[in-house]
Amino acid sequence: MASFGISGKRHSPRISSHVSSSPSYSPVGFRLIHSLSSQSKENRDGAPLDKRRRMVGKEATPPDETRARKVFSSVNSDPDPVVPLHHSGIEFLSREDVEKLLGEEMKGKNNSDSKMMEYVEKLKICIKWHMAREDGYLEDQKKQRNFMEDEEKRHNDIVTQLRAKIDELETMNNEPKAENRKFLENERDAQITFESQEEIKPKEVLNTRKKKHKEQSNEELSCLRSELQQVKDDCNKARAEVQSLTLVIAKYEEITKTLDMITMKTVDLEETCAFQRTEILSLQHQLSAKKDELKQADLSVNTMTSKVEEQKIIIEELKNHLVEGEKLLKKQHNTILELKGNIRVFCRVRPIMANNDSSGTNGAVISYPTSVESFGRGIDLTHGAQKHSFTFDKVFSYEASQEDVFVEISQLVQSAFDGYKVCIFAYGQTGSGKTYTMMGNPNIPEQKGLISRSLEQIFEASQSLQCQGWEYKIKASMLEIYNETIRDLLSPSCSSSVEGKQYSIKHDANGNTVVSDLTVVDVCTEQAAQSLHQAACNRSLGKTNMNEQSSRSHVIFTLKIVGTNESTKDQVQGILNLIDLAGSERLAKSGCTGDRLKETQAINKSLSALNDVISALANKEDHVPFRNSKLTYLLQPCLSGDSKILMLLNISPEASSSGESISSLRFAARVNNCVIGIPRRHIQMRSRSDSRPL
Ligand SMILES: Nc1ncnc2c1ncn2[C@@H]1O[C@H](COP(=O)(O)OP(=O)(O)OP(=O)(O)O)[C@@H](O)[C@H]1O
Repeated sequence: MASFGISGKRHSPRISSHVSSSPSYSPVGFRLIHSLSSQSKENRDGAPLDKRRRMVGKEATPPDETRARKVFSSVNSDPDPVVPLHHSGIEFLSREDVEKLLGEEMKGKNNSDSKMMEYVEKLKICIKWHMAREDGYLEDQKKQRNFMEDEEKRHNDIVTQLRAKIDELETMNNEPKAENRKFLENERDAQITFESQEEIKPKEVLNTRKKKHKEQSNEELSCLRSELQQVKDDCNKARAEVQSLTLVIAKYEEITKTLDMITMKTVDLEETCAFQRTEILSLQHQLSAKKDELKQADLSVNTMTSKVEEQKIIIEELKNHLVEGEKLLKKQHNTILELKGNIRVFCRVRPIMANNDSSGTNGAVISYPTSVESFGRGIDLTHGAQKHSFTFDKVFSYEASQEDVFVEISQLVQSAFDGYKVCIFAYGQTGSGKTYTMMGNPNIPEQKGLISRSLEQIFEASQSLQCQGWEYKIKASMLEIYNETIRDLLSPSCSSSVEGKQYSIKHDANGNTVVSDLTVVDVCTEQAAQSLHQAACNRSLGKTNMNEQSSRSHVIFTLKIVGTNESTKDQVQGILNLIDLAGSERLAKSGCTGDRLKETQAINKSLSALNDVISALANKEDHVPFRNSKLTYLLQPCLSGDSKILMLLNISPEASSSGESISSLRFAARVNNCVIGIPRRHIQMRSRSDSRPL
């Protein structure tokens, strides 16, 4: 009977009574704490459960009594004491604090704020959801606990009833024996009395009495057994119920664990929420600081913008002044040229070549005066222990690059583009750098000569004026005068050495030179310039003592530039002659014989003719001997007319060439003093017929 009671630990009501139904809140956000360790009031009051059970057993509640379900008084309805904690200045003492926080509204100004607020709102909803769930769990828990308590009570009642029944049965079981014993004793006593006092009764009566009594006892015993069986069945039933309740408790424990996890997550979320709230605050501070900065920047930008606008207006005015100034400068420049005469002379000294040994030549014979009036324009040549000083429009030392030279000459190229006749010729002894200056090396950009650079400038200028309605046609021809014979360097037959074609030179009424049958090509692109340079390679070359590849002819490259403006009906015609003269050379020094000697004599003759023409012009003689050579005859319109002329005197710096150099310098000085007409710009209305030949 001892194992009949509810003695398993898991079934102890103590377990269920330990689960507190009341959450308590901690201040980091809020935290629900399930007080699994709290004691029931009974336990606190010092009444152990076993004792209670015994007390209930003593009350012996009848088994058929209605199972009244009462709330266990052991449920701890008071929350555990809450210890207030502080976080970010926020205090949570109760669930009301949390609900108050959830009820708070946040305000935001910009996009990132609204995102954060949206996030906070979501967190709040999440917390509310957890709280609602928790309430549900607590309600369930409470119901479970009540149920458990009822069950426990019912079991106690059953146990009490069973015990009472067992006691009763035991009592009943013992009663017949005592009765029988008493009866037998009585019977024995009666028999002794009977035998001793009266006559002995018959034996059958005694046996009948014994049999009757035994039947009565057996009947009562079987009745008791069936009652006992009934109690055992009840007990089994109660055990099954206890088992199912155990399962319910296990389930409840699982739910409690899940609830704990959710609570922890809630705590985490609350912490994140608090952290992000702090972040939002700091971001809001930063934002307002940045806004202030932006305002300041806007102000300064506005100030700067207005200043820039002012500057732009000033710049625009200055630009206009500049354009006006440039125009004035051009005008003054032309006026000066006109006053000076239209011949200008530049002098260029080439560097000492590596193969020229000047060690035995007393060193440098060329020097440059540094005085203010001669700086960049003067050149001193020491010849025969005597220093000869010359001044020209410009003097380039051996350090001057092709670019430096072209910068000074580009104005004249521009003049040709603007409608002037321009003639630039390189003069100097053989090997002094005339071809280098004029042709250069077109394959190396910094060594490109005047012809390539002039073409580039004219192409650029024509393109830049396209937007103003100007359209330019550029035509080129190239010839050489070799041994007083003209060769067409652009003719396809030139390179195939078909000789014998005769070219005649004529001058028309407009002062233009016409060479019969000369090939004229349209120069449209810069690539065309390359082919012109190729044509230059067709010129006659030969080796002299002074130059490995001496040009044995005068080469005249002519560009005719015709610009037409459809809107203004204006037309300009400019001519640019770029002439690379053959090198002057003393016959004795050249060491030439045979054909070379003939070449040199012809060169010298034509150069001498040029010298004579210049002298005549300088002396303002009535007769100028232009017809004495093909060169002077060809250049007649340039030398006597309205052209702008530039003589580029090339000088060899070696002492061994000083004799040639002084002759060249003297000739250049004479040219510099010439006054030949006044340059005139050739501009006309397009409607007028333009019959000017090249
Ligand atoms: N300014 C310079 N810088 C570098 N090299 C130069 C310069 N001037 C001329 N030379 C070089 O000097 C040599 C002679 O020059 P170039 O052929 O141009 O002389 P030239 O006066 O045309 O002679 P020629 O009358 O005999 O034809 C060439 O090798 C050329 O490259």
